Amino acid sequence: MTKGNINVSVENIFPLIKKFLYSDHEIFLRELISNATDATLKLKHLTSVGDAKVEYGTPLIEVKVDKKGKKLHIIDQGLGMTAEEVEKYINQIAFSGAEEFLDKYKDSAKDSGIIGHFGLGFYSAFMVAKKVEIITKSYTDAPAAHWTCDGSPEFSLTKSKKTERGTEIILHIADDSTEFLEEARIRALLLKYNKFMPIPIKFGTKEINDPDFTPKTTKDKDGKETTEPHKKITVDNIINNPNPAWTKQPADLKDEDYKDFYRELYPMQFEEPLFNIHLNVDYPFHLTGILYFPKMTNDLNIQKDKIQLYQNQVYVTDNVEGIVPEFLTMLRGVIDSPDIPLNVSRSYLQADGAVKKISSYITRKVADKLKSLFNNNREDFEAKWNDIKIVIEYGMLSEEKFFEKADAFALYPTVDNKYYTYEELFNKIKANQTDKDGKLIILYASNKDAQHSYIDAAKAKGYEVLLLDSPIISHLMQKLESTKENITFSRVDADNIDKLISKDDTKISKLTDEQKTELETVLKEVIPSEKFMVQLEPMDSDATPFMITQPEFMRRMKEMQATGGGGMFGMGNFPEMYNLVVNTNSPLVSEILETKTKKKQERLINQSLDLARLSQGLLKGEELTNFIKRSYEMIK
Ligand SMILES: Nc1ncnc2c1ncn2[C@@H]1O[C@H](COP(=O)(O)OP(=O)(O)OP(=O)(O)O)[C@@H](O)[C@H]1O
Repeated sequence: MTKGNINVSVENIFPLIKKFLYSDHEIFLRELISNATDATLKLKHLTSVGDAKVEYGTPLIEVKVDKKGKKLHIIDQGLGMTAEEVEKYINQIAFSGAEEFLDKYKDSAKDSGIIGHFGLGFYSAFMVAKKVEIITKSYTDAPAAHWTCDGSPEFSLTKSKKTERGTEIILHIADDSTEFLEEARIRALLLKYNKFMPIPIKFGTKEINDPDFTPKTTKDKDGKETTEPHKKITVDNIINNPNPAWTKQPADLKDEDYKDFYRELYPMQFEEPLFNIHLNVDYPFHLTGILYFPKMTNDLNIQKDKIQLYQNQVYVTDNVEGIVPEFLTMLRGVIDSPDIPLNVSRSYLQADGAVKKISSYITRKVADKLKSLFNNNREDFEAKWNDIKIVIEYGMLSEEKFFEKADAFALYPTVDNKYYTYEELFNKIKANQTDKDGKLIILYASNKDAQHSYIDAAKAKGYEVLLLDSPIISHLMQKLESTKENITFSRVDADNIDKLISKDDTKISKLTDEQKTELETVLKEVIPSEKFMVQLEPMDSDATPFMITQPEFMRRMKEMQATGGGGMFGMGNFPEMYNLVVNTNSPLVSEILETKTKKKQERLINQSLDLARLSQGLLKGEELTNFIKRSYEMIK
């Protein structure tokens, strides 16, 4: 028997380990299972190259809870260790590794969520155990060894009778960590961290129907059929899927396999993903993964299931901020890379060269995939547009590279369900929608019903009206206006249509200047000036007499502020202000002017104003009630 001190210089390491990231104690299990996996994979390698003359077989890792004995066992059938190796790897290397790790991060531990994810290794067992035993038998002929340490720097190392190859770690769970003696807790942890690890993990047993047994059906004398119960057998309960889809080649996977894997990842999601992107690079970094585009709502805040980050099939985190470009964090799926440095803080991560490359690779891959989906099946892409546009528009706003690439597949749908790329739209409307100053005016609506009359007026002129309704669209329009030359987006209700796209043909007003001044005075007496700016316009005689518009600039700034960033400071607080466009060529307007009875004139103005408000959805509450009352009186 050997007795000794692990390292006298840091007597206080165990209390430190215990305190270290107290919220992350649970990672001990992942660390120990990772070691067991490594030991098994190392043996696999040694047998495959002929360096270990033993049968590899079909090794398992077993996790056992002994609630009574207050112990947790992790047993592997990997390469094991000799006493000398325990001395070297556990007492020296692992310990100095843990020591170094703690030394480096004890102060900054709380500055980021990611530090606690990796690096503490074997000694993380002491976060939950008051005593740890290692019983290990090397694949070589060396006798088995038994190491015990009670949480002080003292350890003992003796011979053991263990005959099967592999390592058993026994944790004597500390009194403040008894939660780890609950089967349900351990099962949940295994499913969280080890669901896709490459070696099968056994946790208890389960009963299943014996596949070799066919139940017999017999008939009694009355002809009633009875089937005997199915024979049950007990089998190992394997908690993980050692070969998850992302580790396979895309060529070996069918559409259904991707969907099955999505269900495996998100058992609570009942909606199918729209499509997936298989990531697979070897150079200049290693990265595999599958990203899914789920159906998106217009609510940017809803994002329940996140992308999961793995390192060699070991779950690390579902916080991929800094690794995946922000606009893609709305996607779901898995990323697995051994090259992402995880024991560093987030701010460091964002500046890390490898991580930057990973992020731009993912962006490029997503853009390429979208482009090929668009090229290969445009109809299907159009059908999915509404569900994916928010990601694409967000990407165009936040990543310059993506903005450039998206030009080829970003769509601009019209109110009539046609979908144009920017170039197609440009060519389609260039001739008709360029105004007298040579500016191309792109008309859009945000709500087909609410802006119906304005859309109608634009369509009567042969203009195309887009339907742009995502919450960040005002930001995107702003960006497009500054990158594309000489274009302006205008919502159809931003002004009267002849003003929105003003051509050279100036309309002649039926009213003389004198009559106009008189009309203005009459209108201003009735119309509240704090809400409406009266604007006289000579329009077509059959165009609406009264029309309410809201200038594009003001409205857009308010919208941009409401969705964060951009916009002009303070605009959000401006009161709602509308223009009231009065068509001086309308027969009704002439009638208002010619009406001699003051009361009747007032009634006509109010009625027309209310109708204009009604068509903008602005007539509500008491004002709506009064309008209805007045309308009944008029038809009585
Ligand atoms: N189950 C095991 N079977 C065989 N060897 C093991 C086992 N567990 C630990 N070891 C040995 O002990 C060493 C130290 O383990 P530890 O977990 O502290 O560090 P690590 O696995 O090398 O690195 P990491 O910090 O990433 O976990 C391992 O490198 C390995 O040689």
